[in-house]
Amino acid sequence: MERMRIAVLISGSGSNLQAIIDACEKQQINGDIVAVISNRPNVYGLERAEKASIETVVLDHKEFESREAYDSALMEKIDTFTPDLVVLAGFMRILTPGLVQKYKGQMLNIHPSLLPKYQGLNTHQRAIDAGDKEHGVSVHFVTEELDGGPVVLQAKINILPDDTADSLAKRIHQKEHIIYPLVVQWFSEQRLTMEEDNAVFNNKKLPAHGADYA
Ligand SMILES: Nc1nc2c(c(=O)[nH]1)N[C@@H](CN(C=O)c1ccc(C(=O)N[C@@H](CCC(=O)O)C(=O)O)cc1)CN2
Ligand SMILES: NCC(=O)N[C@@H]1O[C@H](COP(=O)([O-])[O-])[C@@H](O)[C@H]1O
Repeated sequence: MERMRIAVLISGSGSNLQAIIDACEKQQINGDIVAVISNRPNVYGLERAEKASIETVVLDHKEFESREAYDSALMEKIDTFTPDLVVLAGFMRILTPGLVQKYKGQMLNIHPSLLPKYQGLNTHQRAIDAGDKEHGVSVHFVTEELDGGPVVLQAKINILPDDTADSLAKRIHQKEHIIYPLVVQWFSEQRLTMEEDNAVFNNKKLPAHGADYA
C-alpha cells in the first residue's frame, strides 16, 4: 500500500507538527506530510515545515466573512493535497459541521486534557483550579461536538502542588510528542487492514504478503 498522505493544520508553534515530521523522517510513521496549513501567518510551525521542505499554506481566517466561508476555502485547499489523514496540531479554530462531516473518520485532534473533562480552552488552569490530582492529553477523532469525538489514546501526568498552567503545559507537551505520532502510525496501519478487509470482501487477490482467499 502507498505511504499515507498527511495534511497537518496548525495555528502556532508546531511542536506536535515537529514530532510528526521527526517520526516520518525516522520511518516510525509509514507516511508523508504533504502539506502544513495555518490559519495564522508568521507562526513558528510554518518555519518548521519549510525547514523540512514541506509545502505550507496560510489561510488567514480574518480574511473571510464567516466561519462557513473560511471552512469552504479550507476544504478546497485540503482537497488539493488529497490527504488520507488530516491532523489538527494546535489548530485553534472550531470547524463547521460541513467540514467535519467531509473528513469524518479521517481527522484527528490532540487536546490537552483527559477528555471528556475540560473540553474547550484553558484546560491546564481549569484542572488546577478544580484541585485535580492528575491531568493529561487526549488524541481523538474530530466530530461536530467540540472535543467530543471518540478518544483514541490518552496519556496522564500528576498535578504537583506547585504546578502552574505553564509547568503543566510543559509536561503535557512531552506526553503529546510521544502519543500523537503513535496514533498517526496506528491510523496508517488501520488503513492497510481496511484494504485487506475490502480485498477479502470484494473477493480480490490480496497483496503478495496476504493469503489468497477463496
Ligand atoms: N468541530 C470541531 N472543531 C474543532 C475540534 C473539534 O473537536 N470539533 N477540536 C478543536 C481543537 N480545540 C481543542 O482541542 C479547540 C480549538 C479552538 C477552540 C476555540 O474556541 N477557538 C475559537 C478561537 C480561539 C483563538 O483563535 O484563539 C474559535 O474558533 O472561535 C476551542 C477548542 C479544533 N476544532
Ligand atoms: N484546544 C486545542 C489545544 O489547546 N491544543 C493544544 O495546543 C498546543 C499546540 O502546541 P504546538 O503548536 O506546539 O503543537 C498543544 O498543547 C495542544 O494540545
